[in-house]
Amino acid sequence: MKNKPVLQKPSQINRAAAIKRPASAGPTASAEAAIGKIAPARLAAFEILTLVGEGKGHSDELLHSPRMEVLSPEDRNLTTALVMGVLRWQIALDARVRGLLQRPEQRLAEPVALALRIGAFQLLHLDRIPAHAALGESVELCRAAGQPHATGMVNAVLRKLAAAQKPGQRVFESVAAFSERLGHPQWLVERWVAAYGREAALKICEADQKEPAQGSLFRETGGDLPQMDDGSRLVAELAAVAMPAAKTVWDCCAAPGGKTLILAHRLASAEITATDISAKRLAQTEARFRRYAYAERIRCAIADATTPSGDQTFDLILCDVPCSGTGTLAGNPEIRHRLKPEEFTRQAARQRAILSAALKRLAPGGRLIYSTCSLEPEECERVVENVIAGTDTHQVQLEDSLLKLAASGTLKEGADLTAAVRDGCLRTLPGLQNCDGFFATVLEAGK
Ligand SMILES: C[S@@+](CC[C@H](N)C(=O)[O-])C[C@H]1O[C@@H](n2cnc3c(N)ncnc32)[C@H](O)[C@@H]1O
Repeated sequence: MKNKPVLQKPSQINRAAAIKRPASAGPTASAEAAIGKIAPARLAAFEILTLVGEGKGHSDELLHSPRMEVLSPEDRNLTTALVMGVLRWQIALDARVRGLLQRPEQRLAEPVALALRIGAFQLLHLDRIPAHAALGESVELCRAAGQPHATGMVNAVLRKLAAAQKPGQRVFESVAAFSERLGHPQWLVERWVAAYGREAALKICEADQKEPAQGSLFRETGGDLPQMDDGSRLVAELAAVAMPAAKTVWDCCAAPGGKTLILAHRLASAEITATDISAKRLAQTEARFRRYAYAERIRCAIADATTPSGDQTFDLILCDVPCSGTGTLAGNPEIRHRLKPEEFTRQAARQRAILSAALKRLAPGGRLIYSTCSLEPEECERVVENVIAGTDTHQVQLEDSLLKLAASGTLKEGADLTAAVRDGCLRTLPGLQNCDGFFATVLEAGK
């Protein structure tokens, strides 16, 4: 923490992006001096969180952008911990801070709220950061951002927080209380309580506040298999086992390509077509594929899955549709802050369009896997029910496929997915299964 602050060099301070000073903020000297007192990791975290808050980037991209290259490995680690931690705990941190304000209803300027969040997160969640560093540098962040008038308040609030007792034992906690304690919007958690019950919703929230789960489901990992979440891999393994003799396969929403790689690895004699609507994401996917010899059989093309060109049909289609991503909040903490309840209706309309168009390309007797990383029934079961109603496509129960994965040794011995099957579909829940929340179902076309 005592390293010379790399971002202090004027050429490397992205003031336009983060340390914005309103014209009314007075002479620049105190802001310049404040920047010099802030450790590079905190300055970088402040900058990245500002951009995320303004909707100008995703945490994952920004944490892997060139701005991070000027930092030492230790500073990069601390920056990542601060960014991901603040995004995961923002709702709970804001609630704690609000309770310590003289006027809890007052609206804080965004840079002030952010300096408070960064300080509060370190005080409450990072054991190895001395309180004086967390507190003092939050005050300097506030000053550096052109908010010198708020430094006294930031100092006072964080002092009170540092001195506060830890919350007492909980006898019973309402959904509202655990949503706030675990940094989730209450409206979202209430949806999960309705769909999966209170205990499951609590476990999901707890899992979302930790680093993404390390894989524990599969016997074979690493080597020439892609790195991916176990839930995501399980969907691809289920797709492969659903039609092992498939000669033609279409992955219609393929980027970043993790599931396509599993399909190519498992279906050694299939011709695989991977398409995506995003040219940028597909280019990154193709670059990824070049690292795997068995991916040579994958043909990539940009295509909108709602209006695919040509008239080719496929034995097997993977329809891993774009979705709200509510099953992936551990790795994508900011989703919870951006999401609005009306989003699910918009997502479901797009998902129905993709699934209907993809089903038209299924060969007679062919199989299609529809999957999402959403926990919301509107994007999962409801989409499938709606699209296949009145057609000769039917759902295939997943239990047999799971047994095949166990019998072939793909799953680790003892891996128990009994609780991850609901009504014949896969439904993993963070905290209940050791992976992200995925939904998947197998559909079979009439013959
Ligand atoms: C959930 S991601 C797919 C993840 C991928 N299957 C994997 O496992 O790595 C959804 C993808 O769908 C793409 N997409 C969104 N709308 C699309 C459309 N209309 N047609 C094709 N792809 C689309 C997005 O660009 C995104 O890459």
